[in-house]
Amino acid sequence: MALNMTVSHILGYPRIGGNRQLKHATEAYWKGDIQRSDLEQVGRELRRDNWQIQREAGLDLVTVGDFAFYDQVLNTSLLLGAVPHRFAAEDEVTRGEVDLDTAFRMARGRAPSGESAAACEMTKYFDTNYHYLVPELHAGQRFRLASTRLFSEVEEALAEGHAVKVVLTGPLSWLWLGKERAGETLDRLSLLDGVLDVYAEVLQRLAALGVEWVQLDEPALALDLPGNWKAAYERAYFRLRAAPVKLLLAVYFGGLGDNLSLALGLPVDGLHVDAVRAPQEVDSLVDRLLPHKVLSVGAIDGRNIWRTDLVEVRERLAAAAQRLGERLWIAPSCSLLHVPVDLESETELDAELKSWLAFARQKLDETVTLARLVSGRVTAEDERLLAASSQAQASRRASQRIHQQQVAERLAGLSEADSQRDSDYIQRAEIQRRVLGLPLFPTTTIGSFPQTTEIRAARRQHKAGTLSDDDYQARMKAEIAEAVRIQEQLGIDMLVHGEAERNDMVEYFGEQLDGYAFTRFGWVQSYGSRCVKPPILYGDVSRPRAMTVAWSAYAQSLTGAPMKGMLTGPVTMLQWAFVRDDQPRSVTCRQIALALRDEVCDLEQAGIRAIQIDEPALREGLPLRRSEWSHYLEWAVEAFRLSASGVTDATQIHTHMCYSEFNDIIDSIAALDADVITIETSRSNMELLDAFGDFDYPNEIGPGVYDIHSPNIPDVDWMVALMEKAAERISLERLWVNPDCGLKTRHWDEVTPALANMVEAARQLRRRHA
Ligand SMILES: Nc1nc2c(c(=O)[nH]1)N[C@@H](CNc1ccc(C(=O)N[C@@H](CCC(=O)N[C@@H](CCC(=O)N[C@@H](CCC(=O)O)C(=O)O)C(=O)O)C(=O)O)cc1)CN2
Ligand code: MET
Ligand SMILES: [Zn+2]
Repeated sequence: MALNMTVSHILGYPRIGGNRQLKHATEAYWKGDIQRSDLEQVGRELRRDNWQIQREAGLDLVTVGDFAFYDQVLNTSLLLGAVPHRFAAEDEVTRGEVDLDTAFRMARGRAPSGESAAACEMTKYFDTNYHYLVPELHAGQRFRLASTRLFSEVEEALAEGHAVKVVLTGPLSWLWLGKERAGETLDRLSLLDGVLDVYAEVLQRLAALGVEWVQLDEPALALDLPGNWKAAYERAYFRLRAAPVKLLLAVYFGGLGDNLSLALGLPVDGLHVDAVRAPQEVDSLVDRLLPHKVLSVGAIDGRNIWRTDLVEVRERLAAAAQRLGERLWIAPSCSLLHVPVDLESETELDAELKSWLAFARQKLDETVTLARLVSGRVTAEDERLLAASSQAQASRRASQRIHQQQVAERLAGLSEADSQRDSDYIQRAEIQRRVLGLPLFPTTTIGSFPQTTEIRAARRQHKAGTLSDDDYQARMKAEIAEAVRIQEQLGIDMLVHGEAERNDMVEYFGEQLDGYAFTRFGWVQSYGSRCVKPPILYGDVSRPRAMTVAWSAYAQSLTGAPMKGMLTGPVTMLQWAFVRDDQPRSVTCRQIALALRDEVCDLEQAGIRAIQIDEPALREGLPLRRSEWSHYLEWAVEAFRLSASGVTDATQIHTHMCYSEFNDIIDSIAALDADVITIETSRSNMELLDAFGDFDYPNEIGPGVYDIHSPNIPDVDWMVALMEKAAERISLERLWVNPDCGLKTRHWDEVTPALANMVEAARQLRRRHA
């Protein structure tokens, strides 16, 4: 094997800290408990620690620019001066230093200083569960360098003596992720030249600081791009080639596909590709790479937590190493932002399972070792890691705990009838109308009520063993009883128990299903200071016992109104977990569906007449490339139907979706055949319903009339007007009145008046349409 020096680096590291220090500090700052300088200090410490960790792991470059107090796409917007006028006076931007509180107001609508304003929109970053702040664009927009944070961070890192590579969201992906202002049409590419002026200036300044490499993230190159966007890539990168730094163009979350030639032809100094999602492209990239360029191969999975099979990857990369020599770089596939920080914190995870895993910190070691393996400069430590890797693969393959005979048999015995309700919606609806006795414009909510500090503290004490099982149960029951009382008092028609007992809608079920493991500190940033702890789906899934029946039955016992059971659907259970990579996701999804199906049937048996199966991640699971959509949608829809179809016609199945553009998958949403769908629409002003109306969505819909992401109390007239808009498109007997999503992040003093207004709106609608 060649004796070369193979550069190892990462695209980014989790910024939240091993103990979620960033969350605690930012939330304390927002509450006024700590000073701005304290928050900045926490930021500096996190950056310093993360760089130190990278260097100690042996990476050749440390990555600067991946830190953000809220979001890295927002940081790029600040750098470019893309700050809407409602957040800052012109001179704050022209001064070249946007205030941190301005950034927080853009992100959340308010901050310790400055006037509150409607926050920027937030949406999912490609196919991840990470949310970024959508850049607001408008015709004729001017851009100017408006933040110097990046340069100070570079100076911090250089002062620590690190070899620095800077990362920035690339100009075209930034524009791609942006959105024109409501009601405006805009050719986003018309803004490109202005944007590039600022990038050119930024690159100049970085060069002046002594930075050699700048990584420009262009994940948009993993998408189906329109022709004019492809052309714009050439225009942009030919323009940036003049910069006195080396550019590494980073593409991840998928293969280059039909953008491969385009990417290879761009005048940059290096290309990073995702060799986990598109290993098949590496050879042709190696064949065609121009001789002065480096190829950074993303061979360690940045989206999942399985330990890399180093032997296998070394073999796969042997030819590339031979041919490229020092021009081969090794990295994780994407930023490690998407995985938990450190496996070593998981002292309660059993040793076997733990040996199969690698979190961000462990992936650094894997990256460094792999780089040394491919270049043939192996240390004793590398040998140890290589052996451990092989052992982990062998132990996983042979493990008794992954495969369950009964699960396989049950899957094999499924027939088409299992994912089919007994009758069509029209007949079911008639029966359900009789059984449920609901008024026109029935009101309901999406499931969760505020997760108060008291609830979370009780759960923490329960987990720590200082609150007994009985006492914890009693506390949660009291919360449920209170939620029922409040809903009855408000006059809501279909009630929910409020989900007080759930830490998270996915983790809660993961904790109770066989085949899932869960961590104690496996936090991953979801948005801003909010994190999730995705469970680890390592084996065949089955349900040892009922999961929600006791809570729902208790809630139903308190009221004569119908109590809606509440479950997380199979696709979302899959999508928001770290999923096994040893069988197709479709098979795993079907296993989850069967476990949920049993829960649905048990809820029905316990007298629950309506059951909601949430699928907020259905849209997010859609592959980035259109050519793969139909296959995904087929198995995703089938899994949902399998979970829902074990009940009689009289049981009303609800589903809920949020966070998404649904227009292009409306047929599949209809194919779920849920009796009722509640869906996020209020922010888009019911635009979404155009799709449902045109298509003539056949079942019932609750278009969310209350934006739960905002602390504002929606007024009655506003909600009536939204529903009237909906009524123009959907027949009255198929409309429900409900919020956009669950209320867990809100406070009761926001929720009660908002729901009172919502109920009043429904009453007015009934009068108007009597
Ligand atoms: N998995 C998932 N993905 C999703 C969503 C979702 O709901 N779940 N929704 C969207 C994203 N929205 C989100 C909305 C809220 C939070 C959120 O509030 N997260 C909480 C953690 C929620 C949680 O697991 N809470 C635990 C408590 C964990 C905790 O912090 N405990 C503290 C103590 C807390 C206390 O005493 O107050 C500790 O152990 O130190 C519980 O309730 O049991 C946070 O960051 O703070 C996350 C995502 C899309 N993706
Ligand atoms: N039932 C869940 C809730 O109300 C649905 C949330 S969708 C992100 O919180
Ligand atoms: Zn939702």
